[in-house]
Amino acid sequence: MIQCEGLVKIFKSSDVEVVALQGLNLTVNQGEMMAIIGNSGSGKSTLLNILGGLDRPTAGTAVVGDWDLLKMTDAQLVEYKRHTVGFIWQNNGRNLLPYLTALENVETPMILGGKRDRAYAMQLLEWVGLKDRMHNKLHQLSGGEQQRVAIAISLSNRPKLLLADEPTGSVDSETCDTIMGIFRKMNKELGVTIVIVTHDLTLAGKVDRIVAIRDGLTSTEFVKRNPNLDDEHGLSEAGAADIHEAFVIIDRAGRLQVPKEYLEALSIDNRATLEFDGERIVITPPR
Ligand SMILES: Nc1ncnc2c1ncn2[C@@H]1O[C@H](COP(=O)(O)OP(=O)(O)OP(=O)(O)O)[C@@H](O)[C@H]1O
Repeated sequence: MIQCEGLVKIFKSSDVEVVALQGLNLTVNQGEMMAIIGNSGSGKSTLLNILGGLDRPTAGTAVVGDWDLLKMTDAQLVEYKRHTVGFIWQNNGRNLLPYLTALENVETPMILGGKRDRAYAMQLLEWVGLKDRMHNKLHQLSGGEQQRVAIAISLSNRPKLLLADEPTGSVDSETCDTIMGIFRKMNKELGVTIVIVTHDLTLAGKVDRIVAIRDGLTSTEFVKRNPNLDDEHGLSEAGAADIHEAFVIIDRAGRLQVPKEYLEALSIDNRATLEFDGERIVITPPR
């Protein structure tokens, strides 16, 4: 579904250049529900905005389904945003029209896309647990309910890919569980591929795979040992190792990122020796 290779994004202003993505590789399979984690400034939102067609990459490869995000015209980008991808933000004000009802909000992107489907809009609102609230105006709904409307809106044009930037960032833990449950249901029933960007390590047990981004590059990947099991544990909790297996990511050229704390612990600066003992590759500081 998603194939990024050597993806680069440079933000330029008059006197500074920020390299937000520095050759990132990421593959996401059709039907996966996965999360991207990383510290503030690591490039998560930049990546999501590129995948959502909100921002253009500077270089590299970014392919989503049949679309090549580096080669698309502006008209194709509009088409892509309308029909292939759905987006959810932490601050759902960007998706919602306060003076319309929940149902009208879900129908609006359908109308813009050229086809209103009231039955499907109602079905989506039922799926997110708002069957009895669909005729309420947005300002009559709680923050958590509004976030659920935002999820229904993001799915209104039947996207193949759903991108969520900190979707549980401003809700309590119970609403967070509800939202993750809705994502899982949509993932299973509609087959929509879901990519969630989050700071929240406790979400980790609820997705199939987590990719960690560090300094604009993918660094480590955590894959669930039993993909059929949704678990309460996050990555930081005891027992997480039983749930996820951790892998370091190696790119096509054989490069990998060694965690800074390992390098510092061994006082490795800009060079090291590599030895292969037949089973393991060992990195040691130069003598
Ligand atoms: N429009 C922009 N102009 C200039 N620099 C930007 C722009 N957007 C992002 N950056 C810079 O790019 C880097 C990556 O930012 P990004 O927002 O992708 O990080 P993030 O991992 O999503 O962080 P957070 O978790 O805090 O949202 C940061 O150094 C940021 O300051």
